[in-house]
Amino acid sequence: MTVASIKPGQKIPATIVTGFLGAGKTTLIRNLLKNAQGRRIALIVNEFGDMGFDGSLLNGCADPDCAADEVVELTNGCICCTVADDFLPTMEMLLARDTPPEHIVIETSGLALPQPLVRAFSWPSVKTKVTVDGVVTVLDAAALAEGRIALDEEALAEQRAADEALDHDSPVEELFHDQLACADLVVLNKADLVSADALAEVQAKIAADVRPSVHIVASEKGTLPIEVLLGRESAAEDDMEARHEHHHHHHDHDDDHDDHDHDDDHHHHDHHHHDDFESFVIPVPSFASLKDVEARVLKGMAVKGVLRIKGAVAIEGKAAPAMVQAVGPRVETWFASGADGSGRLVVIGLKGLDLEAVKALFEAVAEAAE
Ligand SMILES: Nc1nc2c(ncn2[C@@H]2O[C@H](COP(=O)(O)OP(=O)(O)OP(=O)(O)O)[C@@H](O)[C@H]2O)c(=O)[nH]1
Repeated sequence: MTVASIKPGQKIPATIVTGFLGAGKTTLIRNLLKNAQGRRIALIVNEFGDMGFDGSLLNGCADPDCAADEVVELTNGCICCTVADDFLPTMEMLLARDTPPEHIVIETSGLALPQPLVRAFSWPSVKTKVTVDGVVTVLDAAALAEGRIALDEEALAEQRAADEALDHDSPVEELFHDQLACADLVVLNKADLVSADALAEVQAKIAADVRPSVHIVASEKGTLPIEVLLGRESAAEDDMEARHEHHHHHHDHDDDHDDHDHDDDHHHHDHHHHDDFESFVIPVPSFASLKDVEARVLKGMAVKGVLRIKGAVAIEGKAAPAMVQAVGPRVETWFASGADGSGRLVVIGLKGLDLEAVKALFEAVAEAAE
């Protein structure tokens, strides 16, 4: 990977991973870094905790699987309370590098309010260079199935008590709702610990708490395809077919669960506890305006099972193609001169997603444009 892979004017995408203590944020990020496929990813963590790092700035990380180019720890406690002192200088430092990262992943402490962090991306020094790719909220299905937010509520209380920088004393429930309200994608993790019925019940409850078009994906150990977690792949969209294969490989990920012959309640169920994924490339006609594309893509994101829509499309009267990136209700478009592969969108989602419904949204464009 070279610096050249970041086109001038192209913003670096940042993914915010939020969720309560023990929900599985670190596990999800580790898995993501392992599958980074050579992408230069910087990781900003709010607390090193169980990742086993020390030092405030490491070049890469001790784990041989860890593909993070840079791991930066924010030391001043709660990320949402120290945005200006800690987070912004860290971002500026990362951006000033000779080889800036291609993607930034930020793991917030379970106690952080994500909204101030999301707002920090509109600071002038950051805004022109970085864009929020998406907010991923990781939830603990096992805890929620028992009517709790975190499995270890005592540890949660301890973390709160120990966090001196925490200058908001909102109740945990409020933090939880804030984390959900911010989510572009919800990962319902630890699905292996609950029955399919309990999982469905939790999912229905959460669905009532998120914004429209925010999808909830069940996972074990946060093993989601990288295409679902991160947008804006540096590689051309053309190799989506190859990527599709990865999705199938994804089904094999949990062979380590095969050896559960113990008669434990949680492992009785033979159905699988994670979602399977697929992706499609759909050719689309040219659009009247960016607004038009955005409106259609937003409708596409509301289709059941659609987790991401991305690609490059043509806008009438414009030489440069418009790039499209959407996750949940977050739809972004921008012009990219020199980009190729215009006129197609990639739809990524849960197996069995209603592709025809998505296609219909874009066929209608052609008629309207006559
Ligand atoms: N059974 C099960 N355990 C999981 C799953 N995902 C994570 N865990 C375990 O849950 C514990 C907490 O996971 P972490 O990834 O450290 O959670 P976290 O959200 O980063 O927690 P903090 O960093 O402490 O806020 C670890 O022991 C993980 O191994 C899962 O899907 N199923």
